[in-house]
Amino acid sequence: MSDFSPGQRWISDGEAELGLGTILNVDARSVTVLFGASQETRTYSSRNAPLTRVAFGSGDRIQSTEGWQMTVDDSKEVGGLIVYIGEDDAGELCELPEARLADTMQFDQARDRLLTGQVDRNDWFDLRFRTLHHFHRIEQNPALGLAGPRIDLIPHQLYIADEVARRHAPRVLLADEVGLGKTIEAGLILHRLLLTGRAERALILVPASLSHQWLVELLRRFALEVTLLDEQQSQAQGEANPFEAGQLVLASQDWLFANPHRQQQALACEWDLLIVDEAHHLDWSPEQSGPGYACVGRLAAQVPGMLLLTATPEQMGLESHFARLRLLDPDRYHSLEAFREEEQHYVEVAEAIDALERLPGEDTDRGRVAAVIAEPDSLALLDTLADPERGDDQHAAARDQLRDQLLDRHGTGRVMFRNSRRHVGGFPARRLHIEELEAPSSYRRVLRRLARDEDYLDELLIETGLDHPEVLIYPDATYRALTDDPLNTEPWWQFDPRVTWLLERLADDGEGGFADDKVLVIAHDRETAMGLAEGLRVLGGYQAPVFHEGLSLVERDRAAAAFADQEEGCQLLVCSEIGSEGRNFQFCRHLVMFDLPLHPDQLEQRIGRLDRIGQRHAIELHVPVFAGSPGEKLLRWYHQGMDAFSAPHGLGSEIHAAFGDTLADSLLDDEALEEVIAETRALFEARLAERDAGRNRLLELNACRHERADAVIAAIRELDADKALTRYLDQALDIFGVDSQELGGGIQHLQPSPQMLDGLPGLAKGEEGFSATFSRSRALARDDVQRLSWEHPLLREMMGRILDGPMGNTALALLKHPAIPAGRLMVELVFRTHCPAPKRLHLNRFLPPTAVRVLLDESGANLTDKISFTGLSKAVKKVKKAVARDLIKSRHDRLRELLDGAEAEAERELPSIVEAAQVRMRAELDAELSRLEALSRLNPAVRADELEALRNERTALDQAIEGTRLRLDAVRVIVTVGDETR
Ligand SMILES: Nc1ncnc2c1ncn2[C@@H]1O[C@H](COP(=O)(O)OP(=O)(O)OP(=O)(O)O)[C@@H](O)[C@H]1O
Repeated sequence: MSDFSPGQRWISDGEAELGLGTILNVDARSVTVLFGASQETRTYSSRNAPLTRVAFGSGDRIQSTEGWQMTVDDSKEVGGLIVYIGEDDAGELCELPEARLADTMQFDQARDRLLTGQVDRNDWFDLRFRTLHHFHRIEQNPALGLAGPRIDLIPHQLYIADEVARRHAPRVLLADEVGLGKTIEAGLILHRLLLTGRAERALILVPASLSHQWLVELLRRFALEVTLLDEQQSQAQGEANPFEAGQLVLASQDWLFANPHRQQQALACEWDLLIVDEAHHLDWSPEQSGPGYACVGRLAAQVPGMLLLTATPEQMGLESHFARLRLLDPDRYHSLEAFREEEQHYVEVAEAIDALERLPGEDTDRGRVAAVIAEPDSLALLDTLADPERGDDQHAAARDQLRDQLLDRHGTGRVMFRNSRRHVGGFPARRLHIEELEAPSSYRRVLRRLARDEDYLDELLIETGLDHPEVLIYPDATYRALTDDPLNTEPWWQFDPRVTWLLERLADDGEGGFADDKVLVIAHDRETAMGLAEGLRVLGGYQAPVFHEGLSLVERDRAAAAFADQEEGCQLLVCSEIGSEGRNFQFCRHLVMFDLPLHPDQLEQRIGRLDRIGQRHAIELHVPVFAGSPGEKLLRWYHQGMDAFSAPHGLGSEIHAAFGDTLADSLLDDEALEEVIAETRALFEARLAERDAGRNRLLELNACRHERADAVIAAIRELDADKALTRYLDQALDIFGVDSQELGGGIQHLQPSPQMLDGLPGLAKGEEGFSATFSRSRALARDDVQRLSWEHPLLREMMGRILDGPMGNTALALLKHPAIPAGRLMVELVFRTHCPAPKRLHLNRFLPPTAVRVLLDESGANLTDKISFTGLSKAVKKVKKAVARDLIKSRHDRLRELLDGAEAEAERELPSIVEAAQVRMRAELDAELSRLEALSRLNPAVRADELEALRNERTALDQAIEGTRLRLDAVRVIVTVGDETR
């Protein structure tokens, strides 16, 4: 097709940058071409015009002058002009005459670039092929999205992340006990969803006091950059919707819940995932729901994925807990009564699971299991397990499957994940130190009068404006509130023996003293915290930062950072109750509870600041109390009534609901107190036994399935140990122009060289770059060192740029080979599977871009199996660009024929690739689908839309894989030269 006709599209061999040209005029001697994009016209001799006809083939994407795009299927010729036939982006059949091709179309494709003489360096070509190879490997790895983050591999977290992130639009409650890593789990889920394309936009709502911590954790551990939004930032956006300012938006709940206009704006955006931390604050009751619940409720109705995080799901009562489950799945959780009723049966299920371990054995155990299963698949498994004739392997397999089925099909396991310390193990001991002090006269006066005069309590409540029983528990607050009392002129911290006691301990460098340690002090009230800090300063010269809800975020973060600093930081931090919620202070082992909170869950929240992953010492809990005071009675209730200081038990809400009021009424009455303690203890023990047998047991069994967790960890470790990553990174850094310098200890410093290709993450030109290591443990030990993995943004960016752009898709090299005469051609082509599908399908897990390499000699003979890519790569020599261009031009026609021939060779490989992908996809999705279908018959926790989505996903994947095509991704021309050594 070398005859020119007006309207045809050609490209200049020498000036490819002019873009797509259109033949304007042709006469016997010359041809005139208009290059519309660059507004240039050229006239060439028609006999040897340096022009190449542009002809697209099947699978190519082309663009019309009007801007719409299509994928070419076929073409026909009409009056010397090509008309392309194919599908537009809406899937409609369409035609596009070449005259209407956009002038601005880029020539990125290997064939066009090669034939127009645009050749890249050989090492680029090499890197491109290797990128494709590694990308193919990594995208299918079951640990994708979980291997990159800078975290310790903790089984329960990885199990949850793997289980949740594989679901369609996951909606779950992450309710691990305080400090077990819910933030990490949410981060892992988000990271995996982002990397697999299943989510692009997320809104993260956290208490204001935690926004900075979240920001830092997401960046430091997950390399995720989020936009922190507040009112000031929002106003800076002017008229624009501030929630559109980033893909990942972090906002404070306090701000959003109080601001209807901003809520409207948040609702006007499209989100894939909503994350709500400390979700126990979303309170609800049949009479009224709080503003937080209402706001999250509106978002929940609209955002497909949702993670609610709370360590104390029942803190606001069972009704509120149920209401939060309803936010996640309104169909499943429609009736509180039904929910309560269902819970009654969990004991039987948990007993059946325990019985599995004893089978084959007693008939009674078989009966226990049989009583809770009905499905034929489960019954068949039970037959196998109960049959003593079967081998151990068969028993083990049947036991595991039955256990999974029982866990899957009963309880809240699919919606709620709750790990406890007892199950996770490895946590330090907690030691309680009670310091009995004598109450000062100012406090005693009030107590004495209360004991004498029954009506005084009411008077006191009116006079102080405090609540009951706070007025009894917090004597310093009562003292401060009694401003009219002429005796109350001194600041309370001047005479409060708790202050003196604390000062003594701070100075004590003996055993049990705090002199060499950090100390966290928590007081219920903000005024108490502030007064205490003042007392410590005035009386002891201690500069203790105070951390309370009245401080700005920056002030709070500054206080937390000053405390965390090991070398120069301060020894103690004084916090108020809510100021400290969710914070990480596990570097500290002494907690002083200056007073006690009124709710057991708050007590657990306090201890949870220190008792977190990463705590290396036993935790010392110090409680100063006034002998015989209501505060001491409260302490006894916690300690003797429910072992509240020894370990979390998750029963706090229930106990508080049952006895909170009676306790409040017993704080001045020893006898009544003994009774409440005894009753509390009885309920505590009964509930513990009951719930350990029933719901808790099911939740625990479900919260981490160890085999799955082990498999995920094994896959991550394999990626961690991948030597190919080091080699690949070295090569890529070299090509992208990044200097790497060994700093010793497995750490390297990456720095942009003056030649760096622009804009790599963390490597802006002229800046100093960053230090990094491949080692997980080193990265965990050093905050200033990034962890390099296949998931690191730098790696992903470099790989993405190579795969999405033309870099290295053409090359020309020389080969000296004694057996091949000089001047012969070879072409090495890399085809890549092309399979357009929406990102959210994450098609890559079954069919990631797959390379098909074809090596042809000049005669068209296929040498692919005879000479490997690596073998050839090592043997070839580079050549100057101008020489390469001439060589290509001189062999144009043969090259075209070889390219066409290679395509036919590559096509032969396609059916087996497609079939293998289909088999993989069906095996996984059919198994998941039948599991979910069986599940949905028994466990309504499977949402109808989840099942429907999975069916649709399977159909869509099937169609997408079926439609896979091969496209030429890169081509290298190899020209043999004589062996000079002969
Ligand atoms: N896998 C891990 N690797 C390293 N550090 C971890 C890991 N998991 C948790 N941590 C650390 O342990 C602490 C507690 O984790 P996190 O904040 O996620 O717990 P949480 O369950 O959300 O706590 P809370 O109930 O107080 O909100 C944090 O400092 C976190 O960085």
